[in-house]
Amino acid sequence: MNAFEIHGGKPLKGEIIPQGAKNEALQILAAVLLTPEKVTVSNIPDIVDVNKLIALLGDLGVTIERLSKDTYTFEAKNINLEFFQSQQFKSKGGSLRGSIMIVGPLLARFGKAAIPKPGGDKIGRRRLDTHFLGFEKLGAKFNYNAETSFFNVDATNLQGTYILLDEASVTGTANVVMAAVLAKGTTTIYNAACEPYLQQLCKMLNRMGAKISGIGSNLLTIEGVSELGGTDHRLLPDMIEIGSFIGLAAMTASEITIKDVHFEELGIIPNVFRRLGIDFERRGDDIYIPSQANYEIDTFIDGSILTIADAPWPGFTPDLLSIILVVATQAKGNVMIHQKMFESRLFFVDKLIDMGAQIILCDPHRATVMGLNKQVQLRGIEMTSPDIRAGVSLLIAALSASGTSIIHAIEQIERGYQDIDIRLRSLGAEIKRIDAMPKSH
Ligand SMILES: CC(=O)N[C@H]1[C@@H](OP(=O)(O)OP(=O)(O)OC[C@H]2O[C@@H](n3ccc(=O)[nH]c3=O)[C@H](O)[C@@H]2O)O[C@H](CO)[C@@H](O)[C@@H]1O
Ligand SMILES: C=C(OP(=O)(O)O)C(=O)O
Repeated sequence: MNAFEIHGGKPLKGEIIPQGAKNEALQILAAVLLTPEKVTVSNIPDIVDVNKLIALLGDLGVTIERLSKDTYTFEAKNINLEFFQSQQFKSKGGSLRGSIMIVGPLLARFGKAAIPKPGGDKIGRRRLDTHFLGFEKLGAKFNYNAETSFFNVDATNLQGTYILLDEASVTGTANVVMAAVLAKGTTTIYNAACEPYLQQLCKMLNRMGAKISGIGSNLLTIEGVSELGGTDHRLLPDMIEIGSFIGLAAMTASEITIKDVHFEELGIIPNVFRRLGIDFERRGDDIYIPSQANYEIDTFIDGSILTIADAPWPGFTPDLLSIILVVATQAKGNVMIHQKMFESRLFFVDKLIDMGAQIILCDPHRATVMGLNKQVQLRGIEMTSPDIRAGVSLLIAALSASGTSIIHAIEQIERGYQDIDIRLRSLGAEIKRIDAMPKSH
């Protein structure tokens, strides 16, 4: 079993280039199924979840060529719909959250699709109603077999219509958009999610011949077309990685430059880190974070304690709240972290408390952090990563802590962060991969 061993407490220094965005990659890769023509995608991160989806496309019959480390071409000319019945699909298809997004394109192009209940992080209930209610509105029929955890969807003729989404689901919106682009007539999707991932997807679909307007808003209008063609697409840098590196720099008092961040696409993210008191400069398209001995959490204008909560875009992404929480443990001041979307994503604070952090978990959604203002350093401990973002937060905590930490279950981290140990070592971190079992086993 792979684990990371970290000797913390040492400032880091240097430049880091963010990988391509994981969650965008999953949408874009699913969209290659919408055309028999070649689609070239660059800046693809070499991470477990993305590689699993690429393998799944290959199993479905997509011809895949790897042109360089991060650039692939995909040609979905001959799709093997029989694959849905295979045992292999039943076990592999559900192993990541992103696989659910093959349903929309397959439904649009072939009139049917199937998918095992998808995986992803165990961070609370993760329903799929938005996806299937959206398909149903377009005229599809679906059934869910609770015994086999398998969804089957059929639709010979998707018909454009008005859809008020159940909630602004990221993957749900992507799925319904991909189904609607080849439907007859006009589809209007209201309460659409509008993360940069989705904006990128819609722009790519338009380059393929789709007619989507309202991109970037929560009201999308899609005029159905009869076919789509090939295109080239480059993924944005991963905004969650960028946020993770800002947090890492602050917590370890490191001087770090994050390269080519596409600042305009980061929305409210830089501002939220600023409200924690973190100093940084925009230099061209880089973010420069100076080494900072201390940082002080802002209050609300009336002087009351700051709350940082997640919300659908352009609100603050839930995927960075765990990072914000860990960074707050060494800030001056107090903050309430409110994770509204997921109900089991804050339980990892137990490990931070073991390391010496001052946190009260008020309930599964809310934690109050009393910052230590770097007067007490966290202590290294042995711990297990429960999910991808908690994993990176624990990694940041370990890099700032005195002594040695061991983090188990690092596959949780590696499904979303490419070569993280190698990249951190190049900044001077003492991190190595070891073979170790968690103590409780
Ligand atoms: C592969 C992928 O892209 N995963 C991302 C995607 O997951 P995913 O698309 O699966 O997440 P959804 O946007 O569907 O919803 C996430 C959770 O938030 C809740 N919810 C959602 C919308 C809303 O307005 N109110 C609300 O409470 C949902 O009930 C669900 O529990 O979006 C999540 C929310 O940004 C991110 O954490 C995931 O990293
Ligand atoms: C929750 C996440 O991923 P997934 O939706 O793939 O589980 C994430 O990227 O933070």
